[in-house]
Amino acid sequence: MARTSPNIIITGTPGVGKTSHCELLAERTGLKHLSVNDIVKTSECHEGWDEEYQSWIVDEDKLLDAMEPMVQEGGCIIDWHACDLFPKSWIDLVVVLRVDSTTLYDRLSARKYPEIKLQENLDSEIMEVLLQEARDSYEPEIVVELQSNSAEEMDTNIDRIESWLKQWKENNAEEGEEES
Ligand SMILES: Nc1ncnc2c1ncn2[C@@H]1O[C@H](COP(=O)(O)OP(=O)(O)OP(=O)(O)O)[C@@H](O)[C@H]1O
Repeated sequence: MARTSPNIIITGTPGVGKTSHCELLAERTGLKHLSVNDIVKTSECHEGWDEEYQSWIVDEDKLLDAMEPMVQEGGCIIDWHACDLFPKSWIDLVVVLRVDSTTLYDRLSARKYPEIKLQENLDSEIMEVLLQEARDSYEPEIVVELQSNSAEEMDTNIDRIESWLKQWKENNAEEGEEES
């Protein structure tokens, strides 16, 4: 079934601003914010709690089964620090948020992250791990890298995604009309 509204992933290293972007975008557009962390917890898509990393050990198969009915009709903003597990057919746009390492250090320190997790996340951001994962997993034309160091950048990002959404809907309405 063709989607009448797109599915968007907002991804990036923990602390880049995924949740902040998703909440604002959902408020402005009416798209549904799917926090994968919440789904993992509420639908029990995990194999227990990792004490060292202070996070759930995700069961990806269970997670995909839980999410499939949610994304089927489109209109979802998927909020998670990974993107390569989601089937290409689900996704219309992948936004990879980026921040400077000093900004990320400050944000993660403020959250009192365990040292090992803080260092790994900083390394991951510097090495562009999530950006590369997105580029390896999806067509290059649907992957967008956006900076998220300040409130101004976040506003600009939301404006850009809103414009993209409007265009997507226009393009897909035309295709729907041509098909009928
Ligand atoms: N563009 C931004 N400008 C200024 N502060 C920001 C920006 N984006 C996020 N922040 C702040 O950084 C912190 C982390 O943001 P947020 O929780 O949205 O990140 P996240 O990527 O969703 O993290 P996680 O993956 O751990 O859920 C919050 O305190 C938030 O207010």
